Amino acid sequence: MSDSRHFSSDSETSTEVWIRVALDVPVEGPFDYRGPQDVVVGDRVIVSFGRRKMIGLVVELPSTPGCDPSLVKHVESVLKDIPALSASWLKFARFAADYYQRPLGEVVMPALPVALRSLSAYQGKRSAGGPVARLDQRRAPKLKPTEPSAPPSLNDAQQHAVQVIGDSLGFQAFLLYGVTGSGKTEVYLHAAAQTLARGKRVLMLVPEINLTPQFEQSLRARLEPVAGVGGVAVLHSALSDGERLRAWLRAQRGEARVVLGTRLSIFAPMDDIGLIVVDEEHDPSYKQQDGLRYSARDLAVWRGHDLGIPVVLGSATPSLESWVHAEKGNYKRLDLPARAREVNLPSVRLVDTRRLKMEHGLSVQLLDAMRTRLANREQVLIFLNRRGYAPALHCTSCGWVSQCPRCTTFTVLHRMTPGRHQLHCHHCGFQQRVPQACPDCGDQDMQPIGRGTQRIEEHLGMLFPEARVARIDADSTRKKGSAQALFASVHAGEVDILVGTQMVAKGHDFANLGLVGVLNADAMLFSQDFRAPERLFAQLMQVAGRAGRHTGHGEVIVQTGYPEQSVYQALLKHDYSGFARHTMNEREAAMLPPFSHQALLSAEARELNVALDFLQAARDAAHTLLVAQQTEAVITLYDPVPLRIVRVDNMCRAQLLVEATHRPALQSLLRHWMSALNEHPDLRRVRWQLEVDPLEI
Ligand SMILES: Nc1ncnc2c1ncn2[C@@H]1O[C@H](COP(=O)(O)OP(=O)(O)OP(=O)(O)O)[C@@H](O)[C@H]1O
Ligand SMILES: [Zn+2]
Repeated sequence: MSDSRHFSSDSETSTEVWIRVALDVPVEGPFDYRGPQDVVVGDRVIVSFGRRKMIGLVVELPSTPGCDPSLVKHVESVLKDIPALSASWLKFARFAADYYQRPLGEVVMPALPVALRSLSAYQGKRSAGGPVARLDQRRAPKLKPTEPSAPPSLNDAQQHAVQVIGDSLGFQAFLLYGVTGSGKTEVYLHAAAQTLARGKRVLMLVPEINLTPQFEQSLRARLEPVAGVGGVAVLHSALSDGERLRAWLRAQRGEARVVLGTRLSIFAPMDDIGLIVVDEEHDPSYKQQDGLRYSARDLAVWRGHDLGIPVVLGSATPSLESWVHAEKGNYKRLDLPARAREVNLPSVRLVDTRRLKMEHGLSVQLLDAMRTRLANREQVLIFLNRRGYAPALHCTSCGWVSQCPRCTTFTVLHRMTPGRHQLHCHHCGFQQRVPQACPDCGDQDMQPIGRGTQRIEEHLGMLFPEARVARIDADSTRKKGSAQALFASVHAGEVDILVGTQMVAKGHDFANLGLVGVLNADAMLFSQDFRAPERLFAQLMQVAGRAGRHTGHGEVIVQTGYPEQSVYQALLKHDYSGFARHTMNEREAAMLPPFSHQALLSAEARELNVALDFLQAARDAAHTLLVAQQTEAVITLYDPVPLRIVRVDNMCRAQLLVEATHRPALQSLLRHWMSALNEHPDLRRVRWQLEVDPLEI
């Protein structure tokens, strides 16, 4: 270590050092301070920033400050209540910040539990030594040794997969491509046990909704015999701040040898990881939709690469990105071609709704099949990806339609308590009582248009009065724990008909579910987003995969007005690879991702023109950079365009797409472009943000 970074301050006799601190502020940092010699990189410090005091993370001890030394302030204090975050963790965070073009502080600070980054936890009479000390004084909740459970013996395909993963030395990304019900979970568990037995730790990511107490329980039961009691820590967004802090500390202190969590756990503070698993790797919930818009799946691959360890991405319907990596040989594909319980995949039927008279949106075919299954004491799942009672309300005499005053969208009719309805905007949260009469003509005959899950639930209650009907969607699961309670009652056989949105589509291993009915899937067919067919197909395959998992006599009925569409034709044959090949060819011909790389600059302002003008100026600035860097041949700048739903919460939105055939060229452009936009005074009048690898266009 060079001595030059120590200096004697004029006023004090002690030796101090320069400290570079990352703060969660939207300004490019990090920021320089001075402080005591015992500070190390990875410590947290309390500093004053502008008029505020805040907690930041020490990311560097530079030999000289980046500005006039006489202006550099002292840190207020150094927090030593947790071990310093490691160099390898910081390297990972730095990569994420660079790649997604955000200040480092916006990556590292939100990755910490709230208590470790909020000043109030350290100040005031009741702070008592800070949140960590307080937590350590409290008695930890009793760790129950879970009843160990014996694994089933693996089939050949599972065994092969586990062995290949175990044999891999150093970094290797695996795509575990296994049909629905093929037993991917068993492969993860065996690979995890293998890793633990070698003294390494395991990070396992799952989509939020799949992290049920049942799954957690079975994971503990299987892995605690190897990881030790309490060796599994769980991190997800429904935890209280205290629970989250406790789990995070267990990971950082090395007590937890397995971390199971959702998206954000990719930033878990562990170093000696030997395996990273990403279950349902295609799931859109791995993408953070605000702030640092990262893909936890993509970061998992980078982290695994950096640590030199295997990464397992599992899915029955892999993202096209991962599929193409496997085709090119970058990822190694491991196939589980059949269901683990040696049962058939469900049969799929398309019901052409153009020629049918429907009863409350349900075809005779579907209703008949439901009757048969219910008589047979099997469960039925009705999938409709639209919550609420009806997508809109309209006046039958003048044609008025319920519209959000703040957005260019319809407000959705919701049934609150029986008989009472409200109109809700799903974009800005606006809510109002249903008007007594049409606001335009005064007529009282207003009718719902279309159907959402609530209305279907109501119809089914009337059509099948004997059946127990339950609904799982964002509305019915708002209260903490309610989703888990609902799923538990389905598993316990207390529900005959389950109505649900995509929340019910994935992951769940329903033992007694015989029939899946899909309503209104066509809504996603004609989206402008080039990924819409891929998303629709994945969703349909996943929801179809819930049928007949244990019996093998499952059936899926899809109501559609477009049965000839390739999405449905591929679904009939459970033909993921055919669909992927077809889609891949289309993408390659159009040079769309994964054959090119995209970034999306979006802007919003009160007036659409202001947003569009900003994007046009930003486009001009990017063009200048392209010319200077001579990268016009590999980077395309599209014209700024308004979003389809142009106004949300009274802000008008527009976007500008950048597409490149060469990723490093794109990254370099984005770096220079962002600093140009940050510094340009004319370009500060709108709210804007950049998204790298956007999932939705
Ligand atoms: N080797 C095995 N022998 C018998 N049953 C097995 C075996 N492996 C897994 N199973 C069972 O098969 C069922 C499906 O397994 P699992 O839920 O892991 O499938 P999956 O591949 O994750 O499916 P999906 O992609 O649909 O979520 C479970 O009930 C599981 O207990
Ligand atoms: Zn609105």
